[in-house]
Amino acid sequence: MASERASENWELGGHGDPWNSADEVPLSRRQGANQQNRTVPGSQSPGDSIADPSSQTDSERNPDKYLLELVDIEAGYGRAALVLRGLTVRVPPASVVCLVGPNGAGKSTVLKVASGMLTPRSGRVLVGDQDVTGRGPQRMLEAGLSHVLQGHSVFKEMAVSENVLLGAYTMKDKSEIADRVDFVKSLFPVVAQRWSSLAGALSGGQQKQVEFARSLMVSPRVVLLDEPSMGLDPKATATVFEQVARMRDAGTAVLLVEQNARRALETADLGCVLDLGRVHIAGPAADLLADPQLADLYLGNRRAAGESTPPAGSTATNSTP
Ligand SMILES: Nc1ncnc2c1ncn2[C@@H]1O[C@H](COP(=O)(O)OP(=O)(O)OP(=O)(O)O)[C@@H](O)[C@H]1O
Repeated sequence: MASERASENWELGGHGDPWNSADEVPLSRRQGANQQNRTVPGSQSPGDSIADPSSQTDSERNPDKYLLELVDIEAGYGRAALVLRGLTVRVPPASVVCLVGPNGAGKSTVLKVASGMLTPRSGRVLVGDQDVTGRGPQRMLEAGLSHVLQGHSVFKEMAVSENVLLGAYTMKDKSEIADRVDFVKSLFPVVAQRWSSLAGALSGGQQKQVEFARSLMVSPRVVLLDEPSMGLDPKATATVFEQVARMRDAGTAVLLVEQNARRALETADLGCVLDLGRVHIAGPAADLLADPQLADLYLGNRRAAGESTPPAGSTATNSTP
């Protein structure tokens, strides 16, 4: 019922909207879309739920298998209709899981639920072996979730160092701060190079790296990144995605929301396509990129224009950690 109502309420995006470029048929009515949580063909082997970050199968609780689990989440704002309608997303360790989908699909709302900014009406939020459903942002931060919000959140009148050290505000053991500063400086060289500069003097892409560095000060288990490439030029966007991969390679899992679907999936290990508040299709990011139907629907069909797909395994690794 909810699905049918949701489909009826679908509104097409404007012309030029890459999410709705194929034709004027709602995604949820397209071939195969009647099956919730479809996985990309060939992406899932029996028992291999990590290949599907939206798996509904409640596998044996194993805190080592997933760092963050949002299970069967229903959430919305105030008395308005639900935005998330039974969504499940799971984030394995040392992986980048990317949420893509049309405007208004609920991607940012997923991050707000994960970070405790929005309490779900039903469903569970698990961080490792802790059920943290309904806890506020402070508790989520303590549990190991760090949220980098959409847009720019550096304090431009403050030095890079001051911005980064704000991330240490909640650290209980202040003796660890120096080690964390060394760590984020090594991960983001521009932070080290511009440590004493005013943050406002940095480019947009550099400021985004300051935000990443600040989010890592608390040694989070999972970083939630909302549209990190927003407002950046292609070169800065490329750098930001390289840094996302570096965060993952340094051991921090990332749950990423992006409009730049192709670029994000090239960086991610696993991907979920959201539609109308549910995971519509999920699987290894490389498989999503190679799926011709998805390319048609979401990625501007550049393959059909003769453009090659990204090299398999170039950055989309670790799908089975
Ligand atoms: N603070 C809010 N109060 C009320 N409704 C909201 C609020 N934030 C988001 N919404 C609504 O929730 C729905 C999902 O929004 P959300 O921002 O999660 O989507 P999204 O997939 O991230 O979209 P976009 O790609 O455009 O950023 C939209 O209909 C939006 O209008």
